[in-house]
Amino acid sequence: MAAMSCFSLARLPISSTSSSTRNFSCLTKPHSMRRSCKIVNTTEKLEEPPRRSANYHPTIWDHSTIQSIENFSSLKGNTLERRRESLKNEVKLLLDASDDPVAQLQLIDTIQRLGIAYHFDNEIKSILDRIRDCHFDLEALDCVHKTALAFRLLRQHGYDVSSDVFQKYRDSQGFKDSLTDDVKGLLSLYEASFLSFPGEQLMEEANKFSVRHLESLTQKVGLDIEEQVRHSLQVPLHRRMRRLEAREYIDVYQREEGKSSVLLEFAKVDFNFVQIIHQMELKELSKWWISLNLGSVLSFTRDRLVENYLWAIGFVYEPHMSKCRIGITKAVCILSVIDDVYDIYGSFEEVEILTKTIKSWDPHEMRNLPENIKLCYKILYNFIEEITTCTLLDHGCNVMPFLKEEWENLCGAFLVEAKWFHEGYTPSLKEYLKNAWISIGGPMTFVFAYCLLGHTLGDNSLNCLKQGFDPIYWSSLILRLNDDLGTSKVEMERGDTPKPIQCHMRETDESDEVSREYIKNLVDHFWKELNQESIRTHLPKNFMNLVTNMALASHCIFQFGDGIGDSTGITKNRILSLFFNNVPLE
Ligand SMILES: CC(C)=CCC/C(C)=C/CC/C(C)=C/COP(=O)(O)OP(=O)(O)O
Repeated sequence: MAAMSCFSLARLPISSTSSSTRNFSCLTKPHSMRRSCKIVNTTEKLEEPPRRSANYHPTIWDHSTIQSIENFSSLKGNTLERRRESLKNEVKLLLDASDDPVAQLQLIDTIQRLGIAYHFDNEIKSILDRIRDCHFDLEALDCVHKTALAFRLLRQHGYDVSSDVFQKYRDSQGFKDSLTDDVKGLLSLYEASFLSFPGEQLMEEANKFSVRHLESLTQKVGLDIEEQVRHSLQVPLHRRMRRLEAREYIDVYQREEGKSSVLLEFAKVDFNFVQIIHQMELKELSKWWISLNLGSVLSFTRDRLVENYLWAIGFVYEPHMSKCRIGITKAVCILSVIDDVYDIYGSFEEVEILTKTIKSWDPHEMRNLPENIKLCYKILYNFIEEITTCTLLDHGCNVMPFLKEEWENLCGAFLVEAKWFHEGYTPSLKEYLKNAWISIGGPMTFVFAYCLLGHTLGDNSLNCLKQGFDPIYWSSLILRLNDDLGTSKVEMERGDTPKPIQCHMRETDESDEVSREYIKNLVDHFWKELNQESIRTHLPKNFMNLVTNMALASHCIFQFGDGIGDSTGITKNRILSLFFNNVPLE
């Protein structure tokens, strides 16, 4: 066990708002305004600089309502749980029942979409291993739907399948015209094309071909298929947030003619069971959020506990992952608060001091800072202490140096952006991305998640994580660009560091629209890199799933703009359907 003396486990007291803090006014300034303030001397408080505000709307969730959610602590052994166990056994029998590989793949696909695959990890792995070991001949399959389904599922689970399996559906002109009447096949081909690797021309062609024909469907295919096509063209399966997909697919599957009533009932019961666990976690998180005494900070920052919990659900929703989910929600909450200090509230001098404090981890460094910025630091410090203690107790290893290092890197990257803004500097896109994949918080989030995942950790575990960093890099870039595509319009109006669209416009003289398209294409490219790394990586499979999940959660959160900054629209509806409204059982 690491020696306790090598780090301090003392928490910093979080005192209530001082009177000087209450005097801060949050003025909205024109976006051309540059933050400035002078340090009077090293021992006196800084002069009060002009403050900016992002005018974030207050939280739309009421903590007393969250606290009043019925207490389900007696969940174990109740009717819902007993029904869930018995249905689970029935679904296991379904998975064992067939010898037909295509039928098994179809079943796995349905189980995944219904959000219940986590119960059958071992069964799914042995079916897929068997399919691979028997040299299941993908090239002998007789329709593009089956080939594409097998290709997609095998690649998704880390099996290296060649895209040449699609060659048989091509002639000298490209994909055969005869495929255009087969809507199910086109849709499967389209979904499979999102599992491609960099440089796979054939998959690029598959994507263009299927998109072209799905967009211009002329034949009558029925409302449900039309709706599925529309939804897939908006967000392909491989990029959908799993829990949200489960909730939506339960409704779609319910209408399917050949559905299995056992599968359907299990999906519904399991959804409701897991939702109760999520509600209990939200209650715990809400208590934590209130205990932080954030009154003096909420005037400038995002008050988004429940929305940040949605991030965490996108990351990992399985019921046995509570610790990880709760830790990640806290990390994202603290990240947003500190990001808002750097981006909105703090003067450049203040954020320089904050960065120094976070590098030295010496609270005395920040004696000149206003109380509300000090509070943000204390909350971070205490959080790191909390996770360190938890990991020390669970695994006997000291992760504090790793956690601190991630925050030093993160705040270092925030400072680079603040400096660019302060100096009115527009970086090249390359320079921007070199910093921005860190400043989005992906690497920090993963290191925290790794500590909380529940697998065995040793002193060397986090070094291994550093060696296998490629997937984290690509996933963080996807998160970063999706965030910028969703938020940059408002951020630029408010005044912020130039975002990739502006960097590209400046470099190329292209329009906003063309630059936006360019950034979207970059996202597609980064996905191909991530797909390839998921197959090459030596990271544990459950961790690799989280890495992919972060990228796809970002598509959901920023699908219609800044789903967190303004959470009153689609984000609110998603939160209601995932956390507060259960699935009606017949
Ligand atoms: C699935 C999962 C757990 C994901 C967590 C991912 C994560 C680290 C999200 C960051 C969210 C966040 C507060 C970004 C800053 O927003 P911003 O738009 O203000 O960023 P900017 O200031 O850098 O532009």
